[in-house]
Amino acid sequence: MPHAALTREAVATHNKPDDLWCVIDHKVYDLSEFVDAHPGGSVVLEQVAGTDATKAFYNLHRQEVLEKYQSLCIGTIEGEKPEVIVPGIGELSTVPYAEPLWLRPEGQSPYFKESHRALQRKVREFVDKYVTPEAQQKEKDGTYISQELIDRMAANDVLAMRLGPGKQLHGKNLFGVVKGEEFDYLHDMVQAQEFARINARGFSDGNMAGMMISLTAVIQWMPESPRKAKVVDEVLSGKKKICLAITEAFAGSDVAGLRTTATKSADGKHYIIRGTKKWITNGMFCDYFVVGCKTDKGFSVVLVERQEGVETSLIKTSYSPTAGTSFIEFNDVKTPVENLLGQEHNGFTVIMSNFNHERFMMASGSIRMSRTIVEECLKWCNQRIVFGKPLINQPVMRQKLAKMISLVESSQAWLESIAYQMCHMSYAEQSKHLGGPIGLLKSHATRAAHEIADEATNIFGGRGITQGGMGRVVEMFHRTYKFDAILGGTEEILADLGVRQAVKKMPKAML
Ligand code: HEM
Repeated sequence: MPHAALTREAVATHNKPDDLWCVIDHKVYDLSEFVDAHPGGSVVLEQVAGTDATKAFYNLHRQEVLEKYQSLCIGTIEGEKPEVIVPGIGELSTVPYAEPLWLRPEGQSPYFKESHRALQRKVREFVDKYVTPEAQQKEKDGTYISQELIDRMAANDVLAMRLGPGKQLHGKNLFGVVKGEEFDYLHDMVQAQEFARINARGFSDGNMAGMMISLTAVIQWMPESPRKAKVVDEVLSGKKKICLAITEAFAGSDVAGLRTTATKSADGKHYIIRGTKKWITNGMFCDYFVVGCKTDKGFSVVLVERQEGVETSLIKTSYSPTAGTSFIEFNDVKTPVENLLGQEHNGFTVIMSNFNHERFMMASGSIRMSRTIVEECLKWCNQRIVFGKPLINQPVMRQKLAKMISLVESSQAWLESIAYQMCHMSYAEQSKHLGGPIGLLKSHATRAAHEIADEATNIFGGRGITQGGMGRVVEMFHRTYKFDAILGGTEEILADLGVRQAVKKMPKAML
């Protein structure tokens, strides 16, 4: 049927079960064929046949339902225009607090230059176009990231960019808007926050989180050699995948308690790796593993290639299997001694060196996801009608929103300030001065996420605990925000680190 300008009177005549039209946001939908397939049943549709069902629709469905079923739309009411605003690919949301202050049209910031803004626009477009659709699909079916998306990210230098500022970016022109040499921690924060907008926490980790925390160790700690160049090139070009294998069933944050061993072979040419690893993100589909091992005089980190004797099995966690979280057994697996990262027995330095960036990335993502939850709640409170009026008319809802907004805005402000400090410190200075503050920031961000998830779930009620439908983003967040509270150092360990580092620097100051 051609798209027509229709009158409300004409719509009113199509009011029977087998001839059923209704109006939603000034558009006319012919539901005659759809009525029996409607997941909410036929009765409810018959009740609104021939009428304007806008309020009823938005009380029960997300806007995306209309986009999915566009083919049911047969026209628009004459002289009227749709009112609901749907941001297009790459566009900013106009919902208050849905974007950080610096991104709002009226927003100013001393931190962000035009290159940060340009990168934000490019990454948002990329994520909206290519990452979110796949993320949503994979989150549902639990399969791993596609090679097509990995290739696309590699071709746009996204894989190299996600490691943070560094030599791997030199000579590149990221998305045609930032020179690799100029990519700083504010750019880094921008890309991390844009990638968190996919609303699929399992896929966020499935999308090369293992690489982000392990290839950095290879780049920083493996002596320059053709072997190193080959590994770095294979991973950054998306041909091979790599992950970090430190934690074990025996020990998480307590590295001294690890039991996997690396023993030198009799000819001194290899390490023989024996032991198990647990909760290894991406382990299921990785070709290389950066493994923390006990050596005779301490703890060492070695690069191990997948081979016979490496067994990976899936661990079911609260987020989707698309993250490839694994239990790994290394059964007398050989790796050349040249694959040692850093100094033998001094592996602690190797794994500690990456923690600041990992935690900074996690805080960036967690704060961005918390913001999305604020947006979801603001929309829901405005469209949901209860006791005859929108939910937002209830003071208790406004109190909850006030708390959530304040938590997100304060966390974001702290994050931007830390990113700025990182931009102006050398790597060594960052390690010296920012380890504690970054630990406290991540700990604060995930405590805030805890509060936000809790309030949001109560606001959404039954829908906040239902996968799919109106509350699907809130349900996902409530089920998965703990990953950021535990991975990369638990809230308590990091809070403690922050205070211990401060105490170390305490002058002899007295009250
Ligand atoms: C273009 C018109 C419509 C389409 C394409 C549509 C589609 C859907 C879909 C896909 C669902 C599954 C849940 C979800 O994904 O959100 C659903 C659920 C539902 N729909 Fe519709 N619907 C339409 C109009 C309506 C109208 C006008 C009403 C009410 C008067 C209605 C009442 C319901 C109810 C009660 C549910 C179950 C909601 C729940 O479980 O929370 N639908 N609809």
